[in-house]
Amino acid sequence: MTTPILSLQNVEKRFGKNHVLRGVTLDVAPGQSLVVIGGSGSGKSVMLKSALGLMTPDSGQILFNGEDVTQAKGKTRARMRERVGMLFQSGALFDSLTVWENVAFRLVNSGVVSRAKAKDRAIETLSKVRLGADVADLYPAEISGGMQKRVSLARSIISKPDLIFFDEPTTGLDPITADAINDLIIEQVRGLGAATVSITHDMASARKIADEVAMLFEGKIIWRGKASEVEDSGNAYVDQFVHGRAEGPIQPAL
Ligand SMILES: Nc1ncnc2c1ncn2[C@@H]1O[C@H](COP(=O)(O)OP(=O)(O)OP(=O)(O)O)[C@@H](O)[C@H]1O
Repeated sequence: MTTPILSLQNVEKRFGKNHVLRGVTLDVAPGQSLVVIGGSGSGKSVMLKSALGLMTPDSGQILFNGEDVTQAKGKTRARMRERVGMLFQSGALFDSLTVWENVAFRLVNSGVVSRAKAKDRAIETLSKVRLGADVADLYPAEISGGMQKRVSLARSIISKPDLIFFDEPTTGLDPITADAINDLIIEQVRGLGAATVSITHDMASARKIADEVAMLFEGKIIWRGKASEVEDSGNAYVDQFVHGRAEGPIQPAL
């Protein structure tokens, strides 16, 4: 079997009495697109942050390309970050930086590339998400929400990563713009051959971008299957979630 690009093994995380992750085990194969679904507060973001090294699990292991990065700091962590892209929920663009500076943030900060070269790379990457060079010198506040998501997508792919995390990539967008973002994600991810781990509440997006779907409930992955099987999983929890029913084994998070 090929080494997974990402492997979470029995990952646990608690905040005081709140035992959020209770043994999450999950493998992502190179090039695979996995969508993690789960109710509000079920720990999807905590899982993502742990995988990214922004949070340290209390126990369990996280392997990147077979290398244990659970406690990694310094060079090992930096090496992993170079190979990983991330699109945050809110877009998380820096308001005080222009569009191209946001897209090329890591390149500029790494110091290996000149500002002029970084700007060229940013403009080239913006074109991949169908944004023209004319937006490069604008600030995030001067462009629409859909354009901001495209800029965030450009930022997540500029360093040609092997693994990209998408946190709610279509939140806050109208269905047509959301679908256009999904198309861009699929096109760009396929072009790179990157694996992706996405978290979303948007089932239309999940169906479209996922090869496989995994459901997180009460701190564990309780189901995983092909995206085409999600409608007919035979699992009462998945079924309730996918069909958005208030009635069922999952209590609404009120
Ligand atoms: N830094 C933190 N300190 C304390 N508690 C936290 C922290 N981060 C997350 N939590 C708690 O962990 C639980 C899971 O939160 P998380 O944000 O991962 O949920 P989620 O599944 O991503 O939810 P949503 O779909 O609403 O974004 C929540 O109860 C939250 O309050």
